Amino acid sequence: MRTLVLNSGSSSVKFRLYDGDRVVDRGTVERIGEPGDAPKDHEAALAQIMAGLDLGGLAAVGHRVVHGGLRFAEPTLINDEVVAGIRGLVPLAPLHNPGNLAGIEVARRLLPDVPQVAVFDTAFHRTLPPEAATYAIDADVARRHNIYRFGFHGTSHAYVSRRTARLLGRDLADTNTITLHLGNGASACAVEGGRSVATSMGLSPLEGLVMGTRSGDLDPAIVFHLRRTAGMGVDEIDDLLNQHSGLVGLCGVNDMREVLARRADGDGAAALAFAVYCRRIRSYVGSYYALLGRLDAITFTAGVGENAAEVRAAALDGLERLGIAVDAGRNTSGSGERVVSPDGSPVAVCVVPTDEEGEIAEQTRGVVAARG
Ligand SMILES: Nc1ncnc2c1ncn2[C@@H]1O[C@H](COP(=O)(O)OP(=O)(O)O)[C@@H](O)[C@H]1O
Ligand SMILES: CC(=O)OP(=O)(O)O
Ligand SMILES: [Mg+2]
Repeated sequence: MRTLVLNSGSSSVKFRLYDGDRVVDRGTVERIGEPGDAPKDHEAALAQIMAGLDLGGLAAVGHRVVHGGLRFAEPTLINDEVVAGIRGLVPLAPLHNPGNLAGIEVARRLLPDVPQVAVFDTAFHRTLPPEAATYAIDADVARRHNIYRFGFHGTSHAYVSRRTARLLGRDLADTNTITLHLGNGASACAVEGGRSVATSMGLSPLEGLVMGTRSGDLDPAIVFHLRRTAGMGVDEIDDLLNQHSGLVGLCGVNDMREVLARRADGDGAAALAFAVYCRRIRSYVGSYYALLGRLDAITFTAGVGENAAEVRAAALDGLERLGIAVDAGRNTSGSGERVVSPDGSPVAVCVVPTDEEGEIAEQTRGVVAARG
């Protein structure tokens, strides 16, 4: 069975074509909308991708969809009504759901007879207990406007926590892990026996860790202050916090490779950005350790988590008293799924490359098979 997976991000589209569970074609179109040779929008990027693919015998298309709201808790066969539901969630994921929708629309137009499935970032976090999903604001306002913690990167946190238990030879049901998905967007998740019980992104993918262009946690009064004192409009503040904050806001670049290079060259702004980024991770690790009560593993994943040994070392430095240590030699060598803590550490520190597309392909095949 051949399955196409589309992961339309805020500024890129990743695709993979599978034959069964084997990858037969893959690629990424980046810098969508930026000046130069890049496609002008997601539609153009997708048209370019589809034109280059051999789509003969395609049995299904799986789409990553970032926000599923309260409604979508499972991988869902796409029809007009589902598309309308995803469109209704655009205000809560303005950087993501529009690109996801563009992917769905282009694929449905070009492949009208092929079933399409949406796999939601929020789905894995539907197990959050009420005290984790609830914001301490007026309960009626929250209910009327669907203001809850939804959480994102769920496909990645689910996959990585499962692989971590396997890597350690443990039963998933008896493993407590903190997963750190550090990509362009970044989030932490406390996984107790395979279930998400805490996660750092909230109503939208803006909350929590410091990201490439997003601020993560901040005092909400900053928003009122910018509105009243700096005279900024709401859309302007939204743009500031989503696109011009985080690493890029602090030191002018959003790519961690460039931040590390500048820091090594003595750039003070890059050093501060790195310190703020790592400190935030560390404070979530401490918080989630306390929430879980017992911690078996901490796992780093995605572009930064998989590749930036300096981030792993700095975020967990000096935590031996908590049973957490990173072995310098292991941390700076090796590839693929691996343990980077010393032998016998009470908490294993792991690196596990994520595979959102592989997970989406599997769930898509499941939905299509169940449909008969
Ligand atoms: N070798 C590396 N060292 C440090 N950071 C890296 C490295 N390779 C990739 N990255 C970081 O990973 C980020 C992209 O991560 P990725 O998981 O691909 O993000 P997304 O899926 O959100 O686009 C880049 O912005 C870059 O900062
Ligand atoms: C939800 C989210 O932030 O996704 P990404 O990391 O792909 O931007
Ligand atoms: Mg990603």
